[in-house]
Amino acid sequence: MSNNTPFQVYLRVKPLLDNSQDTLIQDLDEKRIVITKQGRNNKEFHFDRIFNNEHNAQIFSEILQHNINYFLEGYNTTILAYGITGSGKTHTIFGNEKDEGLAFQCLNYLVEKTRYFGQVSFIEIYNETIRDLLNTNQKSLVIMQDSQKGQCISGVQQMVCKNSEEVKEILNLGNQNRSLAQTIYNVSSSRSHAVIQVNLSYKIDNQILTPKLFIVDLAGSEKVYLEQKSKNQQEGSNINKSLLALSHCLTMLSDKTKKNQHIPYRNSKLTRLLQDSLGGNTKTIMIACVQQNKQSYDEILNTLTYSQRATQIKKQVHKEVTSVQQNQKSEDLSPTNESQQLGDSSSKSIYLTKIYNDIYSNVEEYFEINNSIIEIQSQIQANSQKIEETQETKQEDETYMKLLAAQKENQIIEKQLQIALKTNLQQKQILKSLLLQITEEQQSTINYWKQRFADLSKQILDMKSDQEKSQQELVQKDLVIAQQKAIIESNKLSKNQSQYTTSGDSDQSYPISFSSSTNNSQIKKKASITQQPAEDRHRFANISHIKQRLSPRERSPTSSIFGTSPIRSPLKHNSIYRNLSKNQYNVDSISKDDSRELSKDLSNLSIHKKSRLVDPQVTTINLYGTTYINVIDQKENN
Ligand SMILES: Nc1ncnc2c1ncn2[C@@H]1O[C@H](COP(=O)(O)OP(=O)(O)OP(=O)(O)O)[C@@H](O)[C@H]1O
Repeated sequence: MSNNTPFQVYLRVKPLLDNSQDTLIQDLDEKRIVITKQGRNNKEFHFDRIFNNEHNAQIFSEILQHNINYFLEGYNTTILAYGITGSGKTHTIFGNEKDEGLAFQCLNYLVEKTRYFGQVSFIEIYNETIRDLLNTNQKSLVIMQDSQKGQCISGVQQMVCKNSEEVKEILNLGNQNRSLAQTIYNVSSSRSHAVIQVNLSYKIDNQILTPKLFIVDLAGSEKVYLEQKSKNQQEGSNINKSLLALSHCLTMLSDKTKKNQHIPYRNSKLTRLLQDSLGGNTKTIMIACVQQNKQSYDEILNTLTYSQRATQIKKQVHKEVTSVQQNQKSEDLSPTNESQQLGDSSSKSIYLTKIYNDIYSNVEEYFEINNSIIEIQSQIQANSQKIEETQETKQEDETYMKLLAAQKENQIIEKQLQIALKTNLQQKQILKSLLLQITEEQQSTINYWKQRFADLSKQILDMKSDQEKSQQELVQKDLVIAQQKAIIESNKLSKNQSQYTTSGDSDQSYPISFSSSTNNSQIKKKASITQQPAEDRHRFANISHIKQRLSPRERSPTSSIFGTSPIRSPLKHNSIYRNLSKNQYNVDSISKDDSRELSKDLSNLSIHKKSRLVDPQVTTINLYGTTYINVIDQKENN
């Protein structure tokens, strides 16, 4: 079968690999397919040729071989594999070891057929970025408009194949790099367009022929890309952009009513690269790939509708010829020169076509740039709107509102803090003045009580000295009485001149020493009392001690009242300290209990005395309700 039309559309139906799946194909032959779905009308489509179970080699020989022959004659040729993911596009273009794809079939045929085999490049378009699959060092490639070559990729790696092994090597290298890139960028083959380009350049009859062959494995055409979000949204839109641009270009090319209108090839990298191969001087072969499982009905329907429309594309193609002279020195080209040089009507026609193409290209470029400007302007406008919206949104944004609320709250809190600090300061001052007042009052109270204490102390001292005076007076009187009594007694004794002896009584004598020099200085004798009524002896003893107490003040003031020195002042029992170890008493620090103890001792003493067991070293006397005591140190006494 040989189809020589400039735009050929073929259908390849992928065989059901899993027999358990239901097919949507109602009817299928070499040119006609009918698909069915429950609840919908059957859909019928017609193609130049429909393949189902054929191998790639068969497809090549049936529909591509003669096209490659045309390519060798100088016609630009483009082979597109179109369809949704999994429909068999990659299988069709690259195949496998058992069934080599159409790319290998074409290149291998070129190698076998002619020695004029050209240069091969292998690129991938992903997210509107061109990657060189034969030279991974090249990061991103750019499409340039060359006055001689037309649309071309600047800096792309081009390799020459001399045999089928080298063809395989190139294809394998490209596919390996594609897989590697897909792994690195986490991209599946369905999201990128793989493009093999072959540039031929050969001379026939004073003519240089420069045809281009494109073999393209397109990205999956399903609308799922449109629905992808976030990062994939851009990726999807880019893929969609390329496919939409391709679809748009093909639709315009197929529309007879819109002849000679501007075709927007520049809308995507893919259409720009294929610009010369789609609308211009090119034979285009589209192989639409479809699955036949019922689940993919809608996508398959889209593919069939789209590719059927492409069959309407009608265009005139001619050989891509560049004259030797033109190639050598393009500046010399002018209608006259060119006509003269070419010298025949055919050459004139080629020359005019080229001029027309250049003019058309320039006009096209102008419109495209104009469109781009309009697009950019609308983009700026849209962005401005977005900025405004963003600002509005920002204000409505919950977090922003929270932030504002927090800021307001902060301001209120700061004000409160300032007020609190001020109040605190005022309170501090008030407190300070209050404390000052209190201190002053306290001071005056303290002063008052100090003064009062001083007055009372003075009163007490006065009273004490008064008391001492009166007591001294009383003692003096008692002494006088005692002296008078002693005189009377001595008189009585001397009168009676009698001696007393006692039996059973203690022979202990009481040494009485009258050392006072105040009132009885003349009486200085040592009396030895052996026989005396107990009561009187007791009285005597007491008196003697009183005398000792009232002994001269010249005695050392530091001498202990409990030592050998007699007590300097009369002692009140309630002001006597009891030294338990020495059985002594001290002044000024006796407790009530000691006082009671002392009273008890004193009463015992009187009992002892009655039974003549009285301690001779302890003597007491009771004068005017006050008990006096004297303790004589044994050492001293001895
Ligand atoms: N005609 C066929 N005969 C046998 N197996 C096929 C055929 N077409 C496709 N396949 C198999 O189906 C699977 C998917 O095919 P393929 O990868 O070519 O789909 P695709 O359209 O290129 O998908 P993607 O867009 O994801 O790259 C592969 O395993 C492939 O070998």
